[in-house]
Amino acid sequence: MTDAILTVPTTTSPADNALPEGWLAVKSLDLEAQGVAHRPDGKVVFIDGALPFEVVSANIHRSKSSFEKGTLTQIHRESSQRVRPDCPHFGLSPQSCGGCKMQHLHIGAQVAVKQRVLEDNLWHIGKVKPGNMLRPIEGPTWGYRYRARLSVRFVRKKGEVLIGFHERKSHYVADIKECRVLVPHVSAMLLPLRALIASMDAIETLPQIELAVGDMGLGAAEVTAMVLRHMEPLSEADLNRLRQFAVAHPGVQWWLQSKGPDTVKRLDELPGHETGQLAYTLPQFGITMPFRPIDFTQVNPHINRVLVQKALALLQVEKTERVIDWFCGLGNFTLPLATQAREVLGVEGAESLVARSRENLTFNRSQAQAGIALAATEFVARNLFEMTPELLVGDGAADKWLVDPPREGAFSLVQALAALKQSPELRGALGAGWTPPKRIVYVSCNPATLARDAGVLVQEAGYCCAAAGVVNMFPHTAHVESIAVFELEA
Ligand SMILES: C[S@@+](CC[C@H](N)C(=O)[O-])C[C@H]1O[C@@H](n2cnc3c(N)ncnc32)[C@H](O)[C@@H]1O
Ligand code: SF4
Repeated sequence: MTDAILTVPTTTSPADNALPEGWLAVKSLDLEAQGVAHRPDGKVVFIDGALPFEVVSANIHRSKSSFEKGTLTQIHRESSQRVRPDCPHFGLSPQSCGGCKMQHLHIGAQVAVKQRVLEDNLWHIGKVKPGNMLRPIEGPTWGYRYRARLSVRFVRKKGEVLIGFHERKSHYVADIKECRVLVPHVSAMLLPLRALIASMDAIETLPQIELAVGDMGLGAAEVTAMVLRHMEPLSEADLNRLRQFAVAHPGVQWWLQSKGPDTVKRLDELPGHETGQLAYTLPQFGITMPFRPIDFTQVNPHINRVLVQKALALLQVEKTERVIDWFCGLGNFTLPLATQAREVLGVEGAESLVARSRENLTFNRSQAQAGIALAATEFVARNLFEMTPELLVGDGAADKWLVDPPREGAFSLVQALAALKQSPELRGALGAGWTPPKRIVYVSCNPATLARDAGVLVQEAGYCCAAAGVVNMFPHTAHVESIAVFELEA
């Protein structure tokens, strides 16, 4: 927080029209963590740094006919939910780190804001009201990020290398020396990484490090894979600097990326300092998932374990049932589903992930613990943004669906389902035996597209939204992850 903020807690709540000139009563928080207030004439004011129930003054830097934007300068009445940010790089100045938006708000209130956003989106976009709000899925609030894409920049004027997220108000790299949301051992590596890059011949042509940490390396303790993007070939001296860094930081393995994702390849390791295979585990299902560092995996493995368990519990899979896992990635839900269902189909757009999911199925079959058997499981590659009723029938009827799309949602999938549900003629023409799933669990990283798709399921496809809730996958950020359950109405 900036020193400019004067905090004068009060216990009474002055009526808005009795506020002194220029003071603003904050009513709510938007997803960018801007407090939302109204001028006496109704004009909306978005205030960076202000919290609901606070009365504040703001420095307005943008004024349009219908809204204004500003930054908090004084707090006249403070919210009881305001907390001291943990990270020294969080703040209101334009140079602060832009990675977190809500560190000044109590974690419970952050979850409440996200739940409100979910409910508002479902209602305003989809006209859907869940039968039941699920208890939020929560996990560790710090040190939860097991993967991140860090920008790297040599700032000649400062003679310094910066590694981190973008600044709050620009695309410059923020000058961070630690990060409270990254896994602690990676946060502790930020300064050594800066020194490493500063020592390299290629100092000016290394734009990014993408890192992924396994929660259990196969054959080693904890593997931290770092993918170094390089615009020019690296000198032998630079390759040796990377190898030496890995020796000094056990568990670190380097991968190099010269162009697109297909060019990512592992840098050899020095003899005696080998690391294992990057992997994460889902112990409740006896599943281990090896992965490559730029494969899609959930950033927060603690929450992921709870999420997978919760999603499967909500789906209520039985041993006799066939399940389809749409947007299955490397099989994060598919393989756990295969421990419970009769048959599972995983569908995914990226060929590389389909290949990985098949390898992971084989690997888990070979390693299966006593008492765990994996059902008949298949994976196919398909662009699910171009789903049709014909393709849907071609995939066969399933008792249950798990849907976990990217931010864009699963519009053409739910539209194809609605078209089939509405038209017995179409069903008859395409495949008489096809029936819609009885239950759908939808995991979403964007409440707006979830709400749109929920609208189609409820208004057009004959489902009710039995329950919905938030998953606090990314504490302190504005990101809203959620889960919703749809049941086919009789
Ligand atoms: C939110 S991730 C979920 C992955 C997986 N369920 C998991 O938990 O790891 C969304 C997945 O959708 C895939 N995807 C993105 N666009 C797609 C498309 N047009 N068709 C099919 N899959 C797509 C991505 O490759 C990614 O694996
Ligand atoms: S992303 Fe990390 S460095 Fe940036 S504000 Fe959040 S905790 Fe601090």
